[in-house]
Amino acid sequence: MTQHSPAQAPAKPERPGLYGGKSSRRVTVRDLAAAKRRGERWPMLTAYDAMTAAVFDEAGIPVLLVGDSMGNTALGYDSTVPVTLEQVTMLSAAVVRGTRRAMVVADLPFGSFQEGPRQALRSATHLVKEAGVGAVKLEGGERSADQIRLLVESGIPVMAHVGLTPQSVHAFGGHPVQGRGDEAAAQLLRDAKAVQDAGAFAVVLELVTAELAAEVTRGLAIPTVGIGAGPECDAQVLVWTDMAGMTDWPGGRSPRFVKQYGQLRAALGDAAKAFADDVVGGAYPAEEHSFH
Ligand SMILES: Nc1nc(=O)c2c([nH]1)NC[C@@H]1CN(c3ccc(C(=O)N[C@@H](CCC(=O)O)C(=O)O)cc3)CN21
Ligand SMILES: CC(C)C(=O)C(=O)O
Ligand SMILES: [Mg+2]
Repeated sequence: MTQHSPAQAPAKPERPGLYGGKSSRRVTVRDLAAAKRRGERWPMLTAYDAMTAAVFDEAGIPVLLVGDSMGNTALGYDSTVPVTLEQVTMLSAAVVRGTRRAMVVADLPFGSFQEGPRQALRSATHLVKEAGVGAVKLEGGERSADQIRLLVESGIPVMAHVGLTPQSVHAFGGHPVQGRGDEAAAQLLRDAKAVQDAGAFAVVLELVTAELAAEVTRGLAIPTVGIGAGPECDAQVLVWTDMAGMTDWPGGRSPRFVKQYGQLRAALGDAAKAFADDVVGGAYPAEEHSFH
C-alpha cells in the first residue's frame, strides 16, 4: 500500500516527559521545576528496599520517597513516630543502590530535625553522605521554615510536607482531613507559601480538601505532590504497599484516597501456599531442581 503523505511526520517521542523519560542520568530538582512549567503531572511512590525500588525505577517512576511510613510498612510499628534516622539511612542506601534514574528523597524522621536548623542539617547531611540521597523531606510548614532554609543554603534540596503530618499523630488525635474552615485554610496557605519562600523545591499536601489543594497548586511556583489532596496537584504520591494491594489495613478498611492497582497481598500469599503445598506433598523439589 502506497501512502502519499507529503512528508513523514517526525517520530514523536512516546513520552517526552519525566515519567518514562529515557535518559539514564538521575532526575533532578530542575527537571521537576521544568515539568511544572510544562504543566506535566508526575507520579511518586515510596520504596524501602533495593529490589522494589529497581522495579519502580524500571517502570519510569521519576521520584522515589524512602518514607518514614517504613514504620508502618517495613518495620511493623503502628505509626511513623518510632522510626529512627539510622533506619531511614539504611533503607535509603538500599533504594539508592537499587536505582539508576529516580531521584531518591529520604524522610527526616520524628526527632531528627525538631530541635532546630542545626540538628536538621546534621541529620540531612548524614542521609546525603551515608545513603547518597538526592534530597530530604521534612514535615511542617511555617514551623519548619528555618530548618528548610538552612538545608537549602547548605546545598541539600528539600521537599516540604504540609496538611496532615503523621509525625504529629498524637497532637492531631488521628488522621483528620486538613484545611477545613476559613482559619485552617488560611493557615495551610501560609504554610505552603512559607516552605516555598524558604527554598523547598516541592511540597507534599497530605489529606487536604481538593478545593484547597487546587488553590495552593495554582498559587505556588513549586510543584505540589498530593496524597488525599484531590486531582489538581502537580504530582501524586502513594505508599507503594497501598498502591499495590499489599497493605493489611486495620479493620480491613483502607483510607478513602487509596486506590489499589494490584493484589500483591493475595498473590504473594498464594505463591507461599503453593510452595508450602509442594514441599509437604513432595512435589518440590522435582528432578529438574536436583543435582547429581
Ligand atoms: N500504609 C500507609 N499508608 C499511608 O498513606 C500512611 C501510612 N501508612 N503511615 C503514615 C501515614 C498515616 N496516613 C493516614 C492514615 C489514615 C488515614 C485515614 O484513615 N484517613 C481517613 C480520613 C479521616 C477523616 O475523614 O477525617 C480516610 O478515610 O481517608 C489517612 C492517612 C498516611 N500515611
Ligand atoms: C506518604 C508520604 C508523603 C510520606 O511521608 C511517607 O510515606 O512517609
Ligand atoms: Mg512520611
